[in-house]
Amino acid sequence: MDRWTLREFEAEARARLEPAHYDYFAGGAGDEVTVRANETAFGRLGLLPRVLRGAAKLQTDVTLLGSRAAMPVLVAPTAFHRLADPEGERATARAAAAAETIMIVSMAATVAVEDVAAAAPGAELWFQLYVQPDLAFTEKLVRRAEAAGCKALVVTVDSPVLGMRERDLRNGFNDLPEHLCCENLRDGARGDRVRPVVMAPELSWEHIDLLREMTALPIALKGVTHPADARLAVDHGASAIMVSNHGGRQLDTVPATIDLLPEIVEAVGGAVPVLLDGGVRRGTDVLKALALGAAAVAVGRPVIWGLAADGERGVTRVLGLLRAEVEHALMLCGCASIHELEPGLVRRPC
Ligand SMILES: Cc1cc2nc3c(=O)[nH]c(=O)nc-3n(C[C@H](O)[C@H](O)[C@H](O)COP(=O)(O)O)c2cc1C
Ligand SMILES: CC(C)CC(=O)C(=O)O
Repeated sequence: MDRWTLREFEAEARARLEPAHYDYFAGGAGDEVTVRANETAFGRLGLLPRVLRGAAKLQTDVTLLGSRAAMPVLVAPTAFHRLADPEGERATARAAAAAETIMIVSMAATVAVEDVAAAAPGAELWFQLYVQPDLAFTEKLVRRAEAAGCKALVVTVDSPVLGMRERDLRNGFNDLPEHLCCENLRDGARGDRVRPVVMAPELSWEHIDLLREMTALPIALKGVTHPADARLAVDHGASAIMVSNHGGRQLDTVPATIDLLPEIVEAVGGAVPVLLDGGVRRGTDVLKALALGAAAVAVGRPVIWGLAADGERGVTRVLGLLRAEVEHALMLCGCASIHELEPGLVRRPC
């Protein structure tokens, strides 16, 4: 059975997943105001196409932090892929490689980053990091990511504590099943101990400075929503900024990322690329984000829905649908290249 929209994948994933696992993937913090806002804010923006511009041949590829992607849609870091499919992050990485896009591997992956890299030769991988209070262990993680061939570090800065996810509390979902663990957190002489993911309330700009000295990899800061922080990120040597409210899973009532984007882009003033995630479900959403100044976007839940519905094939289809929609919308906007997208194409309200 072919699926024609990302929404169909969610319905199928929901039918297949354990209800508590579906809730973990789908849910957010508090009243889930931000979860809903991310998607609906895109719908409120209109696209105002240009005509008669002869855009027969399209250019959709981007180079970000030295990695090339054939389309401006990346795979956002999401945890626990083996809850959705036995192959887990291996399947996701193969699909990302087939789509020629970048996968940001979560520190909380259920397949070790080395095994993700081995499963998908040629994949462009970046590694997402939650700075662990044990800085020596954090450094070990960075070294593993480097050795596995990851081309950038994506440091998540919106989680000094975990968001209050009421679905998970109600479902009693607070750990992985026995047969799964966060494989990147294996430690000890024989890798027989698995550390828990620790959120670090003490996380500060000093940690970013430390990381900057620890590695030559470019560092993207994920979870920046305030323009003042965007400026600080540049001052502290960030190579990219990801405007993200963690898909509405951390602080509820943070505005939709697409509404925050213009101010951040202005604050950064072109110093580094600005990426965005949260609520991207259509090619037109991608175009709106790029028109408002994002260099690329990333998708979180849609990838999980593809994986739960049909494993690697499902993720391939999700990424393929997005690519086709981006190309189609680009053509209808009269743009031959994603670099022609500019704020004048976006009107609010729709
Ligand atoms: C199930 C799930 C797990 C996630 N795990 C992580 C993670 O391990 N690290 C991280 O930085 N962000 C994580 N995120 C946030 C995503 O990277 C991303 O910001 C968010 O999913 C984007 O919104 P979208 O799902 O609407 O596309 C997770 C999101 C979801 C839905
Ligand atoms: C293991 C979790 C901390 C992963 C995460 O960031 C999330 O569930 O949003």
